[in-house]
Amino acid sequence: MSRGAPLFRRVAIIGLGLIGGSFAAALRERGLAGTLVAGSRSARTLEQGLAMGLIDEGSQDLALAVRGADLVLLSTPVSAMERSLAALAPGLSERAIVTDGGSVKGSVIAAARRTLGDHFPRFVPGHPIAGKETSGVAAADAGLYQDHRVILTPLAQTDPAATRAVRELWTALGSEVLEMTPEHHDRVLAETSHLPHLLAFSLVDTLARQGDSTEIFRYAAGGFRDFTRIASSDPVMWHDIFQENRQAVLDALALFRDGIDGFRDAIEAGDSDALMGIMTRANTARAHFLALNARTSYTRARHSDNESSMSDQHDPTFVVQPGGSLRGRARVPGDKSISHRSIMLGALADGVTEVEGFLEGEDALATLQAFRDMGVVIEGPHNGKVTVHGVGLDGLKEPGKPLYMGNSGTSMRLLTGLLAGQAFDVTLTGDASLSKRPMERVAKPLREMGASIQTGDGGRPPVRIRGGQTLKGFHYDLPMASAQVKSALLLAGLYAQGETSVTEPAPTRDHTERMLTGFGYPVRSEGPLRAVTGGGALRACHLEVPADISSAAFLLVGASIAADSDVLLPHVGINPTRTGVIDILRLMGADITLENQRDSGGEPVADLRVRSAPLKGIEIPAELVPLAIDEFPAIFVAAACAEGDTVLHGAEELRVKESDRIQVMADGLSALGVDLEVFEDGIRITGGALGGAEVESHDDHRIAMSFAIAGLRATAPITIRHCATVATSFPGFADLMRSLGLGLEVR
Ligand SMILES: O=C(O)C1=C[C@@H](OP(=O)(O)O)[C@@H](O)[C@H](O)C1
Ligand SMILES: C=C(OP(=O)(O)O)C(=O)O
Repeated sequence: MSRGAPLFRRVAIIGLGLIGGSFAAALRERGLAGTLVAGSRSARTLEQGLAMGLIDEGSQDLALAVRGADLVLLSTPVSAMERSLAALAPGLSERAIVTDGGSVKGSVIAAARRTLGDHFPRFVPGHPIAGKETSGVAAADAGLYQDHRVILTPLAQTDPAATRAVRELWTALGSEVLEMTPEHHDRVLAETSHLPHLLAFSLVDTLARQGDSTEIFRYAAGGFRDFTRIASSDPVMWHDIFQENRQAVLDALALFRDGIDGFRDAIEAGDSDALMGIMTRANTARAHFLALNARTSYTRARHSDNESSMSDQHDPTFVVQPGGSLRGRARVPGDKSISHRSIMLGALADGVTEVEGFLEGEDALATLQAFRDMGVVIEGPHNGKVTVHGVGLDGLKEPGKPLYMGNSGTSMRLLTGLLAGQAFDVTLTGDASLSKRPMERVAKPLREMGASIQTGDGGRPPVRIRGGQTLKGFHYDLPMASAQVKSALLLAGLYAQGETSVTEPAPTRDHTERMLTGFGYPVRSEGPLRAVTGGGALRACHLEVPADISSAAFLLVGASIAADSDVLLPHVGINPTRTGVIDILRLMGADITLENQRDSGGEPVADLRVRSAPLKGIEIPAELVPLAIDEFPAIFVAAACAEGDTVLHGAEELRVKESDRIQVMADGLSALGVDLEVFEDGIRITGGALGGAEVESHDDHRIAMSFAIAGLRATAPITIRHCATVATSFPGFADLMRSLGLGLEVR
């Protein structure tokens, strides 16, 4: 453990139990305090602290204990805090900062206000969320705060310098420090900590009071042990918490009662849909929660919305060793565009839709979760299999909260259309990257249909949709080639009076049209026009999602540029509105063959075989741009490895993807030493040697993966920062690439 310079000369700890004792142990271990003093009513505790070497001095007189201290931590049970504060206040020196470790903030702040007088602004309320079921100074643990969160709840009158100093100290102890209001803290903790403890205590007590409790406990299985572990916690401490946070605990309990009543009713009525609904929602909610703790991209981004200090220490960095080749067979994950639509149309259909090959990536999961939040029962995904219990076109329910779309533009834009004609209000939010993307492109034409939609600053998320509007079919000439805008309008058209039609300036992916047809909903096609008439119905069906050509693109480019490569990619979707990448790479000289072409549930698929080939620069034909729109970051890497110039125009849409893909790729490629020129609507890239460098993904999955494959032709390692978002479209990317031969390390 590194020892720093002491942050405080003299630290007084009032109450030397698990929290105070561990604080002393951690300060000691890291050399963060000059002298450590404890104040406690118990002489025995002080002796123990001295014997364990946790403290240098101890006093039963709290005013004496804090004398000369520049930091005081109050870590008694919350009910004793007012008494302790009153006793220590006379001993405080003017500059002393006082903080606490209480699990309830409202009542502790009130006590501090009553007892500290003029010193109150130097009180920084805090709560290290690091308790465990053991207690007392004997349980002191120097590592207790490492990688745990500490919540500070400073008030308007709290001295910002004091808050900063306390924050700095907890950070030095290895904690992640968050700030929120005391009210917010008390409500959140009532729901996430106080309620579960209450339930654990109550369950054990209820069963223990039954006739022959030894019988029950003898047969109690792991579930009982897991659920009730926290009933071993200190009753005195929890007694205090339930009393001090009375109202918030009662509110949380009322919420829980509603939930458990619903569960009970479902069992009583034999309502299997309702039962599956509760449990599948809980399953995913827990998966999200675990991801949150592991800080995957979903949560990293989620946090960037509402917490100022989210650390990114868990957002992986890719380090790619230069050179190598790719060889073998690899099934890439399911198509993202089709996966989104399988949930949307499955939910709106009558009957049960089975989906196979579903992409278990965060973008598609965000769509799935949104429909669960709107009352749709969805089982899975288990190994790519999802079962959607359709509720019919008018069966969605108002979600109790904003729908969170994560990093996914497709989810937000298509849902804006789909939800414009519902009876209820709904708000759509997204992560930091999605929150920068334009939403007026769907909101504006939907308003022309009669929808009431509000976007945030600059036409960006959040998107607020007012329900209960009557939509009227209309015709719209799309100003840009966008499958998302087209799809949003067609989905709104399902709810509109009469016909809704769109024409596109160039063909874009047609999965919505194909899948509507597969669900038995007629789509009229005439040249570039696509139209639906409202008031029909969708019939559930069986869907098989092919492997995503946009993910396969990284392997098509990787195996083309790396010497001695030969890769087979089975069952890849080759819908002609998606194969621009194959056409472009072939024009550049790539050796890609389509084997075993067949139809899979309305979508053409093939096994793609790609072998290394010398590439040459080309002018990318304009009509291929919308057909390869997501593959350009990878294509730019191919261009950087080709002989001569590759020139792209007409691709301004790249600037409004998860990042500005023209600029971000240009920055990264320049860092690798590539000669290029950026245009407003494209780029010129001159092929040549690639060096090594550290590049930034800008939370864009396709940027991260593109620079990973660039490593195959680099002369030195490439380090790519912020790669967690790779999981949005290509979970398992690193393992799969390694299995084929890429020297990719995830740090
Ligand atoms: O409809 C879809 O599934 C998509 C359409 C495209 O977006 P635009 O419509 O914005 O071009 C594409 O970039 C995105 O990854 C998926
Ligand atoms: C642009 C993309 O997705 P979306 O718009 O759904 O975020 C993409 O996957 O490259």
